[in-house]
Amino acid sequence: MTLADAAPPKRGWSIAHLIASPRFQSSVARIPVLRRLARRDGDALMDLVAGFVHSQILLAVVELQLLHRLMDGPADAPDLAAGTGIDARRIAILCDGAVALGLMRRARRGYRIARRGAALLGVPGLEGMIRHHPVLYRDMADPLALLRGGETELSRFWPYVFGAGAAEDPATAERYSRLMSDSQILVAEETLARIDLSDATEVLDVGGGTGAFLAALGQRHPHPRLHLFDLPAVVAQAEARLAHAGLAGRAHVTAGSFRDDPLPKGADTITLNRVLYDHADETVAALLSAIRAALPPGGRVVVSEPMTGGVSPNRSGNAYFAFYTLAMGTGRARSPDEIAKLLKAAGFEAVRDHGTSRPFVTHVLSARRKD
Ligand SMILES: CC(C)=CCC/C(C)=C/CC/C(C)=C/C=C/C(C)=C/C=C/C=C(C)/C=C/C=C(C)/C=C/C=C(C)/C=C/CC(C)(C)O
Ligand SMILES: C[S@@+](CC[C@H](N)C(=O)[O-])C[C@H]1O[C@@H](n2cnc3c(N)ncnc32)[C@H](O)[C@@H]1O
Repeated sequence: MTLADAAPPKRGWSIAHLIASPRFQSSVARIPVLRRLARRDGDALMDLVAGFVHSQILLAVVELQLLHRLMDGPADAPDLAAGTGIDARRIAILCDGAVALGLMRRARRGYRIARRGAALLGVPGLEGMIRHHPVLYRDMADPLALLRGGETELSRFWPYVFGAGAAEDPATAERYSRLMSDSQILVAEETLARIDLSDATEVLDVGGGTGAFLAALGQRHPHPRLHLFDLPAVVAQAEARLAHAGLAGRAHVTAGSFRDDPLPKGADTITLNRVLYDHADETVAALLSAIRAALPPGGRVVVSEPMTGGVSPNRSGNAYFAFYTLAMGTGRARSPDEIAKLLKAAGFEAVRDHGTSRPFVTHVLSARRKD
């Protein structure tokens, strides 16, 4: 017996019961205004039902680099099929799917790039993110097992979150650093648009990865000294990146683990870009206390990462990052209120929500160290 067999819908009357009735749904189809509303709900439900297929069409388009090929001009299915090992008629099925999803358009001769397809190519790191999604989707293929807390593949993909030792393998470090640093460009842009760090004397970026955030900060604001702290296997590329950005004279890199080593002192602003959601509450509490200890009184901490919507759940935070971090098995996506509580418990005050204009990229909070 399945769960559905065991729990038939309750009888009774409510708007929800009415809408859930097949008879009501058939009668609505005959009333113009209600028909439009029902059609909208039907389309939205169909998008939910088909979402996985849409993502897989996107993955195939990205893997075959079809959008890159269309950037050179329109092409027909046999052109696009060349070198793929896929029959032109099947490439046409894929391209028509991509047209339906707004990535391509039909052209007189085959297909051409659509605005959304071109935009995708311009988002730093997005193709890489799409290409690593099969790992997440294998975990999501059995969502009940995921929710029950079984072993996940994604937890093996990002081993660095389990501690410094796990990230000692340079090949692993290189794999995730590339994904992180490409996408960090967008996060840095969004963060620096939400909060003005021009008056900082020294900014310490904890978990700063390969330095994309500090490079963007240094290029935007001429004064703050820049200091990056991350695991030894990760910082290898940071010095080179900061030097390449012409910031060697202002920048300093320290290798270490915030789990085992004290944080360097000297900064009046400490940033955490996409760090907290990788970790459990106890690790976050310990990290925020260490940040408090490293800051002078009145010093500022900045938290920037995608957040959930709290009592108003949102798509990127609650229907993507919450499940992503569940599959990682170590951290969790949090709401601004939850992060504010953790900040206050660690000895911070004047928590400010700087908001977000692209919640799927990041959301920014700041707070000041209490005296
Ligand atoms: C010129 C003419 C004629 C008209 C112009 C019309 C016009 C104004 C067009 C606009 C076109 C345009 C410029 C569009 C731009 C669109 C952009 C910038 C879209 C950006 C999209 C970004 C997305 C979808 C980002 C997604 C990010 C994801 C999925 C990130 C995932 C991150 C993960 C999984 C991180 C994991 C880290 C860990 C492991 C948890 O620590
Ligand atoms: C999701 S990445 C974010 C990187 C970068 N801030 C960004 O937004 O692209 C999390 C970063 O935290 C670092 N990290 C994880 N555990 C750490 C630890 N114990 N000590 C120092 N850094 C750590 C990782 O190496 C990684 O660079």
